[in-house]
Amino acid sequence: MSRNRPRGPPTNRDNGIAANEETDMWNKIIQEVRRAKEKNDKQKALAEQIASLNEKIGREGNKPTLAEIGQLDGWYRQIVKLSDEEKAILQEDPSDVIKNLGLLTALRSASEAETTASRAASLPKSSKPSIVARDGAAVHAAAASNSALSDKLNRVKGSTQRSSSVSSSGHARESRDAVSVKVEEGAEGVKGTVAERSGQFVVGAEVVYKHRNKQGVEGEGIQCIIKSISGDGTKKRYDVQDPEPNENGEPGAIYKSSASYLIPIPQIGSPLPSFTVGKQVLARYPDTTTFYRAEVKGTAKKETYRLRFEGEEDEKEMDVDRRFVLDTTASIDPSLLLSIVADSAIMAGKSSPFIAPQPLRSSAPIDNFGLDNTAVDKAPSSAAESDSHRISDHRDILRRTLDNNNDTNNATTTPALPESIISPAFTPPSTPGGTVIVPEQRQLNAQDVSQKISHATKGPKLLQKLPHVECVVRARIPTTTGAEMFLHLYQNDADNKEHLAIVFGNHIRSTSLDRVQEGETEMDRMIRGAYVGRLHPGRVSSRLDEGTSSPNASNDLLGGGQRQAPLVRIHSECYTGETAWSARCDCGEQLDEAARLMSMASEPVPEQLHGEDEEEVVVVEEGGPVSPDHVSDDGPGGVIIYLRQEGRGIGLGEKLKAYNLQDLGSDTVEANLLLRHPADARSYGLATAMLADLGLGVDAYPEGIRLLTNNPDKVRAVEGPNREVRVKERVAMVPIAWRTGGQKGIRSTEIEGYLQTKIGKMGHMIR
Ligand SMILES: Nc1nc2c(ncn2[C@@H]2O[C@H](COP(=O)(O)OP(=O)(O)OP(=O)(O)O)[C@@H](O)[C@H]2O)c(=O)[nH]1
Repeated sequence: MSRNRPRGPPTNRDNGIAANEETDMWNKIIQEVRRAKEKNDKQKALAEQIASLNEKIGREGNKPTLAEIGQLDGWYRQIVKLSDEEKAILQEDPSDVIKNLGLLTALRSASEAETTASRAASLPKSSKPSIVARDGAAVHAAAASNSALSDKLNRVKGSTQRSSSVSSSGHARESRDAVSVKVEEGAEGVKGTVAERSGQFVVGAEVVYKHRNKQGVEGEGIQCIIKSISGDGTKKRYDVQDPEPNENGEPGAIYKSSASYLIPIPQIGSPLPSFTVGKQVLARYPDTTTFYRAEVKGTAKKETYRLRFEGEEDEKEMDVDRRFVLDTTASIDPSLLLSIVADSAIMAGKSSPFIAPQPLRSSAPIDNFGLDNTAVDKAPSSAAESDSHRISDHRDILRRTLDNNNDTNNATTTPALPESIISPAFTPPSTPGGTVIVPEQRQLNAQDVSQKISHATKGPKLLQKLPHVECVVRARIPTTTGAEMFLHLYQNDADNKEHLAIVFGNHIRSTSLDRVQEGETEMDRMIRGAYVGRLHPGRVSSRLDEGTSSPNASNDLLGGGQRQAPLVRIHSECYTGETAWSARCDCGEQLDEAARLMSMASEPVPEQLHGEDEEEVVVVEEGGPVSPDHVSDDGPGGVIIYLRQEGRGIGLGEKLKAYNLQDLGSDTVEANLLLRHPADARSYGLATAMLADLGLGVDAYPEGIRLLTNNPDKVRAVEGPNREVRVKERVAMVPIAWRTGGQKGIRSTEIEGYLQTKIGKMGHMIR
């Protein structure tokens, strides 16, 4: 069916300049061929002379004279020289006839294809306006730009690639230095690239081949089929073919394209995206192979959308097969994205050094939860199956959460803690054999429970051995809040980063730091921080602080084990959240809050955050300065293990890329996966080793620590491969905004998504 849409003028690039340049090129080739022929003729003449001389010598008894030999030698030399010269004309720059003939062939092909395209563009839609190339590279229907031939020649000549090009008649052309029509490197669009990574661009797949230059062509792109794929990485190129024969009945044009110019068309039978009324889409105009922008007006039938195409004269609405209605903003099949997420999550799980998330009730004894029973043999029968459950569960949770948020009509600020997030509906029971903690009002049905068990008990992959760590220097840091801490800098044999331990209180000391080093003086020890008490001008002994009555405390780290268990936080570096004021995450707030809790006097800490009742949250003064009066040497102290694992281990640069992907619509997990990183690339063996060095391992401190975290992975992982550290209790870190109903703390739309993803996809328990 045709539409009467005004069209731009045909894109006829065959202007006079181009034609002249082609003619010039041809004339030059002819001249060079003539020169080559002259050389060749001379060789023939010499060959005849040689032949006649040889005959004469034969007639005279095959005894050539010295003069005859010399003559032959000279002629042969001339032939070799002429032959070299002929070869150079034919095969070498500047006259390289063979190459220039190839160039001319490619250009003629381009001209012909473009002429056809121009003709096609002037036809009504119903005449399959499909033979228009607008990507940078073209083979069969190359040269889709409007540039003059000279530009094209430059590009063609500038190419160093060899390739097998396709001639105008569609035959593959193989030759020495086969001409490659240079592929212009457009920026790899995220969408096409995403589809590419998701494996949608395979030979035979249907795609929309987007016009690069919309001038003079119809619509946004045309339907094509991927015929072949070449190159790798960003050099990957697709030969896509218009499935419709051209008006002469010849096979449809082939275009070379990068992923950025392709949009996948869902396969028959695959899940299709759903669009709401008003949504802008890209859709195939009925009875054509051209895709246009359109607006969804409704669902006519189950298998079609009712659309109004952009620019339609009488506001006519048309029914279009759902398969040919595509999202203008996302060119990836959502079901495929989920499957990549699932696959990658499995991959991430495999490479993870810790066990799968375990639900641990905050501020409750860890032993209640049967961590000791966690066993590899409890792993689900199918990791893929369990992950797929998890993905669908998470989608539900997120949907419910978003619904809740929508209800509050408060999209820009951090709302009060939504019910579905406080205690996620997907929270699985604890490790088999342990106590099942399911609040009554959120009881899961049996099927849910079995699903949760299966995905929550993926086998642990713990490190075989802890890395070796050594505290090389320590220094006292008075902080802006008035509290003091000791910053410990560690080296290790696993990486070359300087991981840190921020120690609050005087009782926690590093064994490796305190160890006496050969030949060191007291001054050396004080300079590297291996002293007790405080330094002051004139102090001479590292072991005895004249200002205090306490001798070396290194063997009495926790005051005889009578104190409350120290608080520990394993914190991953976050430049953006801790230094650059980012409201995308809660890392800065968590660091501050951990320091605040650890620098408080020895009151029981968990109750400052939570009542005895699991459901009750006690709001306390948040983030206020800790007065020096509150800094107590007698408190349990605490340690923040500060690991240089920027961006969950992927580094700052990659995290910034992930942020951009997030702004383009991915969540934090998807963004990591799209960048080919695991959802979480961290491990915690260094933290375990550092804690052991600080006297918080089971050997020195069997009572165990209290771990400030919402991440259940950390709880088990930090205990180490052989339970070198014991986590007695998990203390949750509830975002301040949630605790204060949005009065304090971080407020941003980004942090909402960040927290939802942590809960929904990473199994964090923010309570
Ligand atoms: N890749 C990536 N990393 C992020 C992002 N936002 C924050 N991070 C990093 O995440 C790390 C903090 O980890 P989280 O997952 O927030 O929390 P956690 O440490 O697992 O758990 P808690 O102990 O409960 O805080 C830091 O290294 C941050 O730099 C993001 O969008 N993408």
